[in-house]
Amino acid sequence: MVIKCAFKECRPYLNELETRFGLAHWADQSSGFSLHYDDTGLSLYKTDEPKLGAISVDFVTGAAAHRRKFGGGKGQAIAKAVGLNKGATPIVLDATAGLGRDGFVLASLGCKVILHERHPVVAALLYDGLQRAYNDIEIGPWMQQNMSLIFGSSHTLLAQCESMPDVVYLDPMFPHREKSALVKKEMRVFQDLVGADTDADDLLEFAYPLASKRVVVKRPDYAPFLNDKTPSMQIKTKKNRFDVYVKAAMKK
Ligand SMILES: C[S@@+](CC[C@H](N)C(=O)[O-])C[C@H]1O[C@@H](n2cnc3c(N)ncnc32)[C@H](O)[C@@H]1O
Repeated sequence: MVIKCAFKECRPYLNELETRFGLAHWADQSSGFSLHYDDTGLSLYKTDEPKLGAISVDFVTGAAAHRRKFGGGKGQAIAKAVGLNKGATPIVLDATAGLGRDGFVLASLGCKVILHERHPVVAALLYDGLQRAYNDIEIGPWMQQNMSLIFGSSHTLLAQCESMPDVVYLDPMFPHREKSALVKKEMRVFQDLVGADTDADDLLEFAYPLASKRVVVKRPDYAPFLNDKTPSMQIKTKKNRFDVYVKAAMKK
C-alpha cells in the first residue's frame, strides 16, 4: 500500500512510514482501502464506501481533545478501572492500542502509557497522530513523556518485556452483533480493516504475570469474559464493561 499525497516535500516522511510499518507488504490484505496524507495528517479511506468517511488519529483537536478537557477526569470508568482514583498514576501497558483513544485518556490523566499495536495500517495511523501530538505546543511536552508506541504483536512483546508495568490494559476487537446505523461510520471502517481479534484469550494469560497491580479488559456488555476467567471486579458503562483482574485477588 503506497500512501497517496499531493505534496512532494512529505515523501521522505511517508517513505519512512511505509518502511517502518511494512505497508508495502500489506497490499493484498488491504485492497479496498487507501491511505492519504495531507495537512491534517494520515487518513484511511474505504475505497468502495467513500461515504463512510476517513479514519485518522488526532489527539490535538476534535473528540479526543474535547474529552481531555471536559470528559470527567479521574471519575471516568476507565480511570477507576486502572486504579487512578486511588491517587496513583500507574504505568499502563496498552497491549491492544488501536487508535490510541483509551491510551490517550489515561496519558492525559497522568499515566505513562506504552502502546502495542500489531496492525500495520492502524500502527501507521497511530504513529502519525503521535508525531503531530508530540509537536503540539500545548500537549507535546507531556505526550512525549507519557505516550509511546511499539509496533508488533503483544503475543510476542509481552513475553519480551523487561520491566513490569503496573497495569496491562486489553481491549481486543470483539465481533459486533449487527452492522446497524448505531455503529458509527468510522467504527465500521475500522472493523472492516482489523476484523475480530480471535486470538485474544491468550493475552490475558501473558498479561497477568507481567502486571504488578492489575489487568484491565474492556469488553462490550454482551461479550463473555476473556478466556472465560471471572474478574475480581467489574465497572460497567452504558455499552461496555471493564473487567478488572486485581493481582492479589485473582484466583489462578
Ligand atoms: C478495539 S481496538 C482497540 C481500541 C483502543 N482501545 C482505542 O481506544 O482506540 C483493538 C486493537 O488491538 C489490536 N490488537 C489485537 N491483538 C493484538 C496483539 N496481540 N498485539 C498488538 N495489537 C493487537 C488490533 O489490531 C486493534 O487495532
